[in-house]
Amino acid sequence: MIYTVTFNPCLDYIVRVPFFEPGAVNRSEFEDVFPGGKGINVSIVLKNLGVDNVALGFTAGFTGREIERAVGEAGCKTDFIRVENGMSRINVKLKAQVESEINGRGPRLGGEDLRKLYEKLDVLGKGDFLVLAGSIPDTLPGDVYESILRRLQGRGIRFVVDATKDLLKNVLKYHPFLIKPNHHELGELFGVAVTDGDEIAGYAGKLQELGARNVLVSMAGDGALLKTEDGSVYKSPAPKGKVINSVGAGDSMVAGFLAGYLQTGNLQTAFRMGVAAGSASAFSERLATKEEVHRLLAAM
Ligand SMILES: Nc1ncnc2c1ncn2[C@@H]1O[C@H](COP(=O)(O)OP(=O)(O)O)[C@@H](O)[C@H]1O
Ligand SMILES: O=P(O)(O)OC[C@H]1O[C@](O)(COP(=O)(O)O)[C@@H](O)[C@@H]1O
Repeated sequence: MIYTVTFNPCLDYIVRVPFFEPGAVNRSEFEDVFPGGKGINVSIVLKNLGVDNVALGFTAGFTGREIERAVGEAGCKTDFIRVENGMSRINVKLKAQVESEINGRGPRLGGEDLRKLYEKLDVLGKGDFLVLAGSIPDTLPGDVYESILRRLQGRGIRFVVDATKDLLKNVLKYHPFLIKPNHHELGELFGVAVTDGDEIAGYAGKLQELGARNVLVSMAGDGALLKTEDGSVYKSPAPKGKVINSVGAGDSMVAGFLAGYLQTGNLQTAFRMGVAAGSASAFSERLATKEEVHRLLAAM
């Protein structure tokens, strides 16, 4: 079974204005609200692609109830832990002359909440995948991803981590099956700016030296690169299309990769499916459907 954990789920509030004027009353021409947070997005796209999974994480307040309802409506199994302090965040995605985001802080989580999560994770075993994705609320220790991998190592679970900075770097020694930084996050890990494909493959290799097995680097409209554990490097341009809403494109890529890998056991096929799923979500208002992913895949 695939389990995803979203420490800080949210409602993504997409609002589009023709031109955003700071300090003025702006009127939107389009708005939409849907559940988000990286693990949740992975869960929804996996489900869309026909892969059963369980979404874990923490929810709070009325926004938390809506997240639970909407993720359930998307067909995912959920096993969220309800938290009493505060409310799940509403992340604002403002589409105007430029795109801006305000991601909230989320509820305050404590040691007891973490203990409940560990209890749920203790049932995982051989053959399971665990996806840890997204930021953690600042009330939690910064080594929480590392603590989870340390606790679960040696049980035959394959870990997938989509996180930034130390949250990602510190888990590498536990040999995650897949990590997916974007090229900015990859550069940030080494204090450099990377754009060139060879350079990206080089830094992906450095993450492997630190312990990562397969490194998938996304580059938004410039496509993606995969460096596999056997040393192969695959590159793909992004499929052509009109970008409508790229929120969740990275998460969709992780889901596409996992679905492709589970269906074929082949890393190159998984990579192609990841690219197709990422772009299919970028080309649609919400997260990609199976039909949208397969349409792009057929044209790649
Ligand atoms: N503007 C775009 N045009 C086409 N495909 C895109 C675009 N933005 C994202 N994608 C697809 O989604 C994948 C992940 O996007 P990216 O923005 O790099 O991830 P993240 O959201 O994690 O930063 C890309 O590798 C690409 O396949
Ligand atoms: O946990 P973080 O880093 O604040 O990110 C949360 C945001 O990222 C998203 O999961 C989208 O992520 P991607 O665009 O990277 O796929 C949104 O749904 C959510 O608002």
